[in-house]
Amino acid sequence: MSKEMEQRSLDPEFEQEAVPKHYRKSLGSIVAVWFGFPMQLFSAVFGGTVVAQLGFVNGALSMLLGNLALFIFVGFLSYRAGETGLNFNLLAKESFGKRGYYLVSGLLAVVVIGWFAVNVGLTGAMMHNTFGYNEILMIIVGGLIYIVITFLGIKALSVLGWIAAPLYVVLSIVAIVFAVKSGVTGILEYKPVASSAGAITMGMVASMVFAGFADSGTMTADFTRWSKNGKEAVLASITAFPLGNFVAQIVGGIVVATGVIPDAVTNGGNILMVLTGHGSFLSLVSVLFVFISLGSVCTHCLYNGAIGWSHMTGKGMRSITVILGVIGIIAALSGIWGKLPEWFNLLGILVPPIGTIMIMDQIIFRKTHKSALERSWRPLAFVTWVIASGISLFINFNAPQLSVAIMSVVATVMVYLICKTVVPRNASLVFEDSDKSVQSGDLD
Ligand SMILES: O=c1cc[nH]c(=O)[nH]1
Repeated sequence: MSKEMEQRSLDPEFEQEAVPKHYRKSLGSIVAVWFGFPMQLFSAVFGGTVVAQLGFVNGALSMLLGNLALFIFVGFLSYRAGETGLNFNLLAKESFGKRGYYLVSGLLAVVVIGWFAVNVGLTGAMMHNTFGYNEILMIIVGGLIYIVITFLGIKALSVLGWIAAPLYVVLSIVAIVFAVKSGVTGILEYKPVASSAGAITMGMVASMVFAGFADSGTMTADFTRWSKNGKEAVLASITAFPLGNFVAQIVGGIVVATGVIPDAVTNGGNILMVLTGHGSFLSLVSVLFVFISLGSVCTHCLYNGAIGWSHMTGKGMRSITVILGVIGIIAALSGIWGKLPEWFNLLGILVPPIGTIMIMDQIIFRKTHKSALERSWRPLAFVTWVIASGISLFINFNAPQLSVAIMSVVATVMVYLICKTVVPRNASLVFEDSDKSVQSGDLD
């Protein structure tokens, strides 16, 4: 489908330019887009494994910490998007340069398709393990449904959010009621499973929470550029971090703390295990829940990826959606979702510096920041990214008990400040812009 045909038949998605003011959407629409995104089954599973390993209070506190860090990070980036109407790629150009941004956008646009594949795979696995359906068939059916929804654009993501988030809340309440009825009630006193003692720390959990959404969180502009202004963009992102993500995780934690989940360290807070076996109506709703909840994640990831690749290639977002969606389904069939822990590591190290550099440039040093739009690449951004990632890598291997992803943000801020203020502007550095628009030695 040509770009012109796409635009004639469906709403424009503004892959190459800012969303004009008269196309901006109500606060409610953008809340639905962000609130529903982290409310996914995997968040509950994750929350349950954390509580099983740290106990309820420590587990809840560490997840809250990670979500508060996400709130600050995503909040800043959302504000900028709501103010400008620019998508992630356009904002990345301002910090990384008109060629340099390819590296940043390319990396994130690949990782989000990884997330898409992971969650399509999870759809098949959950449908197979919980309800006995054919896993391969479920991956293909789920993947195709998610492609169709993403194809329809931001409006469809908003509608899906309005269904996904309330359904998650209602089913979570039902699951907690069932769990409390058949399990123990001393939830706050729940202690870690003995065999897992010392396996993870609170800092590691906060890092995993942050890293778990660092990718789409960095790309928040693709969603919040549709907000009417910066303030509404921030309000919409707050419904996801800390609210939606924490609620989704703690539900799994509560269910585990009632003691009803066998082998909680492995199964985590899989609320489907509690919801099944209570009649055919609830089973049917649970089947729909798998597709709606994981569909919400998948469509958001595919949307991020499609906007990114569309911007980079100049092709229409909808044709790219189909291509990336098919690639994602093939990756899901290959079993990629089993590689989830490796994803977390990579994301926690390489991704947080990207958004942090953009925040430093475009929010904190806004008055003195020279947009890199006219330049091929911007040395300050790349030098900061490389050094900060190196520091995070070092922490990851030598002090993993610390919160690697959050330390990565801290390292980025420090390296950025040193490069910007301490390195003399005329020092004979080798960082020379290929456009010659920047003098040799000018790092910024
Ligand atoms: O869990 C997820 C899913 C999509 N994108 C993320 O950054 N995290």
